[in-house]
Amino acid sequence: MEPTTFVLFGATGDLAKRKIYPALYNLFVDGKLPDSFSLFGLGRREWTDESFQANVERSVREFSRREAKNDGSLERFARAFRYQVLDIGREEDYERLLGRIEQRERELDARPNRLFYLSVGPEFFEPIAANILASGLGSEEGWKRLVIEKPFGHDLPSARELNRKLSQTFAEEEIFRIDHYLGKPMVQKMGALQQANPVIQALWTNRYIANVQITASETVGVEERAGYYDHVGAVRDMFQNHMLQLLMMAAIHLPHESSSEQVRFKKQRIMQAVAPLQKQDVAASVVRGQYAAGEVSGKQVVGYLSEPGIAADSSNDTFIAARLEIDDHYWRGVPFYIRTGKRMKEKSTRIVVEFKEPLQQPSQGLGAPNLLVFEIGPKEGITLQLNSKEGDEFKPLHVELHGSQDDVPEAYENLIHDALRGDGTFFAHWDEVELSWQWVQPILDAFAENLLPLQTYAAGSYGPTESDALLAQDGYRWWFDEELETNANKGEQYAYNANY
Ligand SMILES: NC(=O)C1=CN([C@@H]2O[C@H](COP(=O)(O)OP(=O)(O)OC[C@H]3O[C@@H](n4cnc5c(N)ncnc54)[C@H](OP(=O)(O)O)[C@@H]3O)[C@@H](O)[C@H]2O)C=CC1
Ligand SMILES: O=C1O[C@H](COP(=O)(O)O)[C@@H](O)[C@H](O)[C@H]1O
Repeated sequence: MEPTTFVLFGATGDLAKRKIYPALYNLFVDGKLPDSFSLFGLGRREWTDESFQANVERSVREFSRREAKNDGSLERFARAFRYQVLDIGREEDYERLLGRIEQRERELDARPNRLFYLSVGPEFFEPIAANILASGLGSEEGWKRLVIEKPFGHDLPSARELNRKLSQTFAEEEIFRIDHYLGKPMVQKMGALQQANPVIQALWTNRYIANVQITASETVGVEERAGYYDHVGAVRDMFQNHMLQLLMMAAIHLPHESSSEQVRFKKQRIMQAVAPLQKQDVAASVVRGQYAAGEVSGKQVVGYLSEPGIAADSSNDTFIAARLEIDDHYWRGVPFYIRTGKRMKEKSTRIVVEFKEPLQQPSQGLGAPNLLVFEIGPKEGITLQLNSKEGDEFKPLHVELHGSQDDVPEAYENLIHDALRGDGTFFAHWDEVELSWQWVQPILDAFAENLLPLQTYAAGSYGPTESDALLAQDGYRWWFDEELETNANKGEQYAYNANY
């Protein structure tokens, strides 16, 4: 990997502490950082290089998936870190930063390749990009890259405006928009599983697949993020980005050899083919909900409206479910159901592919449908539900594939490593982001105009029962963790480990 200077805005913040430093440390342990690597942390706090390094070490000890060894490696890792006080709006701070970076690059005899990571609020993206340009921080002699966190806009017009401004400083191939769901190892494998396995490839069409169910349920509530969450809700926080990215990755068909551009093109084609919604039709395809008090994992929890910092009359959504159709020759007629919510019964991100009934046979008595389940988190694995016979009765049998759960890299490790290598495959490209907002915009409009009732659901449930109707109208139902486990627990389970 080429020498890199990692310039981190928001180095004193929560994301840096919990995700970025631990990810960088694990890359360091795996030998996946460039040989010549320096990091400049930026923030308004009056930290020094030494106090910054101590903070980085603390965050690795607290949050790294791997325990930091007492062999000096953590200290060696932290030695590459420098800190500089910088106020985002103060031009002279960028000039001082440039001086320090150039000096460090000279010491290391390193080309000026600079990766700017914006771990700050979205209101700062544009002024930072403009100051990078004005100060000359993006040197002509090396490459420059911009890594940005979500949210990318608040709606379609604001996302377009943000993109217009960023593209005055950075070209599209220099912008790496993080969607951490694309960094999850199982999501990264989905395209390859379909691409490299004729058995999956052959089945991946409307000929055999009845419906696809994509769920990201969480047990946590709004936590300490009321100020942010009460303005965005589940639709902007999860649906427009993570859930639609999962849809694209589930529906993708990749050629044998596929470049980052092809992945991007295929995803764009999928989003273009998603049948658009009109705002007056939203109520037929979308369910929105808000959690009430209830019991989660054996503990009583308050309802959303009683959470600290939430407006007492808030009509914000903490749950959203939708029915979509991809109108192309692979998927025409196959409904995709998506749901995500907070304070639900379990923490689970999964894609369930339900196959059609056996050909030329009546369904009665033939057991359950075949299901292919991609478990994305918190545990990852793949389960295939088949039917077998016990005596006279057909019974489901689960074939489970799961690698070691202990050494799975975190999403941020994969994504930061890709950004350092300049590989944009698993980042959200502008076309996808724009098309996602375009699809979601009528939903936002329908919410704003009260065209869709806000349902309530008890914390600890599977969300509002109204979301069942989205599937029932097509003759289907959600597949629940409990059921899959119950079947497996009956003893008809073959499990073996596979290092896929
Ligand atoms: N935390 C998380 O889990 C996630 C966060 N994100 C996104 O990541 C970004 C950062 O989030 P998070 O770390 O939680 O936020 P925090 O509020 O914890 O940190 C914000 C950072 O921004 C810096 N900052 C704020 N104003 C200025 C300024 N005027 N000049 C210089 N630095 C400034 C702060 O530094 P200082 O106080 O020293 O000035 C601090 O380091 C946001 O866009 C968020 O949406 C995305 C996914 C998850
Ligand atoms: O981006 C976000 O994701 C988390 C859920 O992520 P996961 O990796 O734990 O599934 C969600 O809690 C948060 O509200 C959202 O901003």
